[in-house]
Amino acid sequence: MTNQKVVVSDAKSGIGMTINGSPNNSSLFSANQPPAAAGATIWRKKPLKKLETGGGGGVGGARVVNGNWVDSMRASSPTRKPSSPFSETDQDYTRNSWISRYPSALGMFDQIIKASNGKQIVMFLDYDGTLSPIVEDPDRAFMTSEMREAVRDIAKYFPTAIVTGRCRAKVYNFVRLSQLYYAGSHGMDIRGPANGSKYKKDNKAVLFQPAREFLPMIDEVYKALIDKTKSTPGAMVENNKFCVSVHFRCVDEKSWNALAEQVRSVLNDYPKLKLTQGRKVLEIRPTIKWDKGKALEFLLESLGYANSDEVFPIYIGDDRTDEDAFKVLRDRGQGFGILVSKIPKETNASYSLQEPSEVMEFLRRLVEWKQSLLPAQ
Ligand SMILES: O=P(O)(O)OC[C@H]1O[C@H](O[C@H]2O[C@H](CO)[C@@H](O)[C@H](O)[C@H]2O)[C@H](O)[C@@H](O)[C@@H]1O
Repeated sequence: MTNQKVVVSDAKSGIGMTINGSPNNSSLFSANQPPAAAGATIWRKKPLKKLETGGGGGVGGARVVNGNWVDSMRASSPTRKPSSPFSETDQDYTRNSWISRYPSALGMFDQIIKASNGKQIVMFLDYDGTLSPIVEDPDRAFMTSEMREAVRDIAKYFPTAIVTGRCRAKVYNFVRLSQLYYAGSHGMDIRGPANGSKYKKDNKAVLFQPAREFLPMIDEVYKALIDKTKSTPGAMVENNKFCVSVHFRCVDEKSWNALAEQVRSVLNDYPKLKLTQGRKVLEIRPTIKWDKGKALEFLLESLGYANSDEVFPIYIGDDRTDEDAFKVLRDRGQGFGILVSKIPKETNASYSLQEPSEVMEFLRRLVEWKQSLLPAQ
């Protein structure tokens, strides 16, 4: 994992503007960037803590309704190794039994290929924690050039989509591969390759934004959240266009409840928005029935595989919001999900990988396998 430090503000670009932690600081925005610019992250300076090394122990499913999601976030994304009443042998046992339920996709590579049985593999890739390591500053979650190369190669042989909670434009800036499909804002902003896709049977361009009517409301709630959380050192609010993220990662754990309360108090005025939880982040989004699982189905349909038995989708992701997509694959009995995690978690995925470097290795092996089937040139 790359340890990246939080970067000093880049007010000119409007991305990642640093705001002094003092509640007296009133100058929140750069003059030439409106605060609601999608992709912008607003945060307050605070000494940084050690990064987490993975998620953990949480329940599956993205939605957090009425529950104590601060406790849930603490459990699913521990800052440090939890002190355990169990011995190391017990923990080894837990890890081993989890791995036997969700074996490594690398170890099971041959079986996975066999299961695909000549069908068209379609790749779905989450971004944060899957293609890029988790870092403290969301605006610096870069993928390595080796990973970009691996994704570019995968897209040469299989239809490939990035499915992310991020704003689509922002994730495109990280990935910079024009031949992919991008589903930003948890699938609420889907766009296909500008020049059409070689995998698509018709030539129609794909652009799908099922939550367009919520844009003004999201902008409004983004501004309200910035204002409400400005007294909390380390809190960050990120505008993801059709949803908003409030980051807890750089906030002292003692202030998590207070920050969560601030978020909840803003949300009270917006019954048409709901909260979901990710890795040290609360995500605010429209209550429409749309998620990463629906985005996966939409993309399969637009590729011409709506009711086809000839498709084998593989979805790789690390977060609770990816569970919606894992579940769709389980329910369809097609393809499978791969959870990226070092820590045992309840999941609807079928296999596991520990970290982005293993994801890259898996992608490379798929490419090598596919190339081995092609006639020698
Ligand atoms: O669906 P994803 O691509 O996994 O996006 C989910 C959230 O990812 C980002 O936050 C996460 O990664 C950050 C950078 O490593 C990290 O600082 C943060 O703690 C993680 O939650 C993104 O910034 C959020 O807006 C997305 O909702």
